[in-house]
Parts: sequence; structure tokens; C-alpha cells
Amino acid sequence: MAALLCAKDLCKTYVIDKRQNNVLKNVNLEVNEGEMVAIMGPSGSGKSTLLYAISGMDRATSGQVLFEGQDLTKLGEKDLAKLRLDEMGFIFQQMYMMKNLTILDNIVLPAVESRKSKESREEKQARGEQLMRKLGIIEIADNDMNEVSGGQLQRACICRSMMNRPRLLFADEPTGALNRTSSNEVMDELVKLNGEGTTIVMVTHDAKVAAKCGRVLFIVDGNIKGEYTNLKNITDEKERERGLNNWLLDLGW
Ligand SMILES: Nc1ncnc2c1ncn2[C@@H]1O[C@H](COP(=O)(O)OP(=O)(O)OP(=O)(O)O)[C@@H](O)[C@H]1O
Repeated sequence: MAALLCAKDLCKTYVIDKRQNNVLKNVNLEVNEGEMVAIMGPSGSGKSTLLYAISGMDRATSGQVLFEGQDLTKLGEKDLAKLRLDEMGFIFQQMYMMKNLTILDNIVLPAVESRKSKESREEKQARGEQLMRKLGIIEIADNDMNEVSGGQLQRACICRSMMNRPRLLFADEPTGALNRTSSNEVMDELVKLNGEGTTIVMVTHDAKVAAKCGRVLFIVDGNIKGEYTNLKNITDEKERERGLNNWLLDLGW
């Protein structure tokens, strides 16, 4: 079976004041449909850069990113934007919510912008409300961004990322700004979405969060140095965390 997402020899170089910073160095990875994959690694190792490159949010310097065999690096801006809008969801640290819209209107916006579904505006609105109810935040539907907690905002971002029923969800530190309780709640929702068929790729510093995924990639200095796949075989949560922590310790985490 072909991978849903595949990166081949991916390189990203930033040039600042004529100095080259080779951030991604021939990264190769595959993500199969239905997987939930965490990317971990030291600060500055290139995790976010990798996530941006494989999600088509940013252009790689060289290499390929194949989504169902289609090379994102070859797509024009318009086609890439359409693919991102229709097939991918994003939960990124910079929330990119519009300040002048209510939370519900922000959530519904991707569906309004997409031509993927034939739903009426009312149907989209109703589905947005349904997602908010599912994630337990319907009471903030009419609030502004600055009238909600960090955990609520993060769950609103999950609702928004799900509006166009994406095949593949990308998340950059989805629990980064949250306390442990909110973090657990947000992760429970992501695990549930994954169980319903959404493929998820996330960056996290938090081993407790990564332990909820099915596979963990460890990136050091722009290269994938290791892959922890044992999580698939362990059901007990504490044991998953212990196994992953031991593996991370061996890698010098
Ligand atoms: N837009 C940019 N322009 C220039 N350099 C950048 C840019 N974005 C990232 N970098 C550099 O690329 C390197 C990797 O950054 P990246 O944000 O991918 O790391 P990270 O592993 O996600 O780090 P953290 O865990 O601290 O978020 C760093 O040296 C950073 O300074």
C-alpha cells in the first residue's frame, strides 16, 4: 500500500546574511493512512521546519513531498492552497484565528472558503456547532478570541481543522500552551479523531503527549535519528510512557 504522505530526500536551507543554515538534511519519511505520528527532538533540530515542509505550508529547498503520490513541491500556489484547504487540517501554535470573527465563524470559515462540499451556509454553520458540541465548547460559539481560555481556543482550532473533513491533520505543539488537564483533554480528542480515521502528524516536546501516538520519530540536527514503533504493541498508558521515555533517554533526550 502506498503511503498517504511521503517525503524523499527533503532539504531546507535558510540563507541569512549570506550564511547558509541547512536545517533539513535529506529527510525521508512515510506516513500511512490512519497513523498518528509524533515528531520529537531537541529545540532547533528542525521539527517545525519539517512539519511546514511536509504540509505544503512552506517550500522545501529540494526533495519531494508526495501526498497520495502527488508531488506538493511541483504544485503551483493555487493548487497547493486548494489541496491544503480540502484535504489537510492544521493546528498550529500561531492560531491564525481572525480577531474580528466569533469563534464559531472562525471554525466555519474553511468550509465557507472551500468548494469541496455542496452544503449550504446554514448546514456548514450547523456542522461547526456540532463539532463544538463534540469538543465541549459550544458555550463559546459567540465569543471573541480574547474571551476564551487557552484550552478552549486549542479545541476551537481542532474544530476548525476538522471542518473540511481532512484526510491528514498536522499539529505543531497542539498542547504546548496548556496545563496537564487541558492537554489530556485535547489529546483525548485527537486520539478519538485518529480512531475515526483521520491521519495525524504532530510535533511535540512532551513525551506524555507523544506516548499517545502510534509512532514517534526523533529528529536531531535536521535528520531523523530514530523511530519508536513499540507503542503499537503496548496498551497500558503508563507502560507506553515508560517505554518511550527509556527510548528517548537512550537517544540522549
Ligand atoms: N523562517 C526562518 N528563517 C530562518 N531560519 C529559520 C526560520 N525558521 C526556522 N529557522 C531556523 O531553523 C532551525 C530549526 O528551527 P525549527 O523551528 O524547525 O526547530 P524546532 O525543532 O521546531 O525548534 P523548537 O523545538 O525550539 O520549536 C533553527 O536554527 C531556526 O533558527
